[in-house]
Amino acid sequence: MKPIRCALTIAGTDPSGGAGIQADLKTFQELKTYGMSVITSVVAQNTTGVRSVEHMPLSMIEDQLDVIIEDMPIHAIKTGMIASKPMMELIVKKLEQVDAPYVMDPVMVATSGDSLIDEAGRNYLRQYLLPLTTVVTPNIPEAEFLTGLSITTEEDMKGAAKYLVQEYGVDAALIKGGHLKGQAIDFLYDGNNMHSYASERIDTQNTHGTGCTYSAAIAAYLGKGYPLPEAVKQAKTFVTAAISKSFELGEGNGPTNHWAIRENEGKEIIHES
Ligand SMILES: Nc1ncnc2c1ncn2[C@@H]1O[C@H](COP(=O)(O)OP(=O)(O)OP(=O)(O)O)[C@@H](O)[C@H]1O
Ligand SMILES: Cc1ncc(CO)c(N)n1
Repeated sequence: MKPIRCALTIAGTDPSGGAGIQADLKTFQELKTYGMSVITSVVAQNTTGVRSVEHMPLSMIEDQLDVIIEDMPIHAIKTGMIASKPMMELIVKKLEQVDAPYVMDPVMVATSGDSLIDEAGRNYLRQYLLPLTTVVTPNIPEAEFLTGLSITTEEDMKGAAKYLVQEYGVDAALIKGGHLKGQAIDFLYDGNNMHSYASERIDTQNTHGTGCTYSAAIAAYLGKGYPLPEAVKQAKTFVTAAISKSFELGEGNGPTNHWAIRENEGKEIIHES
């Protein structure tokens, strides 16, 4: 048997199961990675939106991180919703104790449009958390905030990916094109090469948690030792399959289907260049 690979998500929750910690753990499990989690905020949300949020006390977040760091191997980390600057300061301190690839999904708003992070947190994330990442995975509005650039075309997406690497010192930036029209294309810039990953746009409103699932899948593949461009390719295949077989559940944006990849085993469903 291959040695087990352990992935950690640090994020908020989604009781309806489509996004946040719940989506991350489902993704880790589906990709045969041992999943671990640290909860930053409990978010009462479903497919239609966010009702209320309760942030974990800093001491509780610290204890959750410490029990994992002291006792468990960590082969990859992803962060999702980190709601405030003090939480980020703590996480920066703890990340220094871990030697593992770090995928940052710079979560700012839910698919429903509800804000998940305060103003001071956004600024701190850009200045202090970004430079620690192996890869940051903004969607277009997040990339616009992080770079201050306007992004309306594929050329703009490539420019933003380069800007994040060159100006903020991230190892690599993956700009996701889910919010543009046309094919669903993402660009990865790793400091040397620009890679693109494209799939057909799937005609669905069921995209709740797509970003969480994607970044968790990238972390899982990095934890297994895949080089970054290959980890992104595999993760894009996973999230595309999950969107293509997404569930008509709830009144709003339904969740993706983490089992779907099993039906697509071995099929080429994305185009890479
Ligand atoms: N309708 C779609 N059809 C195919 N792929 C899509 C579609 N919508 C998004 N994607 C892909 O899903 C992945 C996640 O991108 P997206 O831009 O939706 O992330 P996000 O906005 O961070 O997600 P979230 O809704 O969780 O905040 C990307 O690879 C994107 O290209
Ligand atoms: C907790 C959480 N993280 C991220 C997202 C973005 O989809 C969400 N809706 N909820």
